[in-house]
Amino acid sequence: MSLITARKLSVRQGDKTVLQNVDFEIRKGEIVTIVGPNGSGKSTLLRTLIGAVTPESGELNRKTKLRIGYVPQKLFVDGAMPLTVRRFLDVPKRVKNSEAEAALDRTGVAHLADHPLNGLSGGQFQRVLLARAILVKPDILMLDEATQGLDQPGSAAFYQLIEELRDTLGCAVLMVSHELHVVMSASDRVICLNGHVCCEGAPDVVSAAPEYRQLFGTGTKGALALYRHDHNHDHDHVHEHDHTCDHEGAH
Ligand SMILES: Nc1ncnc2c1ncn2[C@@H]1O[C@H](COP(=O)(O)OP(=O)(O)OP(=O)(O)O)[C@@H](O)[C@H]1O
Repeated sequence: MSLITARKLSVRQGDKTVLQNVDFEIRKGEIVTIVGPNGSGKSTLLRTLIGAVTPESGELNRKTKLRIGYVPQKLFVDGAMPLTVRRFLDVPKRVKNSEAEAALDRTGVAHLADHPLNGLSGGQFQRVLLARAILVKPDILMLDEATQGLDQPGSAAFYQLIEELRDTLGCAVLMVSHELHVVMSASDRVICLNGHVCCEGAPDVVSAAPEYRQLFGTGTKGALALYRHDHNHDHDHVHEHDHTCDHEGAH
């Protein structure tokens, strides 16, 4: 079952076309990761799919009463406010103790319920944000660079948790990430975005991919990723060969 479908989505931010002719679909239980360079429109796509940004053109359909659990990239917490983890889960809506405990337990931070929010490590805080996101019993979890600032083992553990949550809750997961080398194994499908969809498909982990390096740089120190193209859908441009990312910009 399709949860969100977008066809030929174009989105402007200010006087710039940020997304052009983007086709997107996510189905029940799928883990989809969006990757792309800085400024390629990943957050804008997420915000458009949620409904926070109105597309300039194209079609966007969300399943009726779609419940979205959103884990933001960053969340500013006022250090002067002595908020415990448990109380934080009551914002913006009060939740039952049993539900709060279950959510914290699922994300592995039940022992932190009475701790002040501003004393948590980055990894602990992300798990608390995740607990808050699953409280809404989401059909889809959306995570925007949720592991930024975590070390590699911390990120890997976080993605493993995401996979477990998908399996136990049956929700779909849509992630934005730079960390291909750790995120890939958890993804059913990867969408490579650069203003438009460059390529998309099941992830194939490969030791070296020059096309990827050209698009993203060499920051992953050889732990590169290659994507298999999905030839079942139409692109607005022609690919000359399989198994590569197209690294031309959309604009
Ligand atoms: N509200 C806005 N007003 C004007 N321009 C915007 C706005 N939001 C985003 N942009 C521009 O749109 C482009 C895409 O931004 P977006 O945040 O979607 O990219 P991104 O791929 O998520 O980037 P990053 O990896 O750096 O987070 C950027 O050039 C950005 O400056």
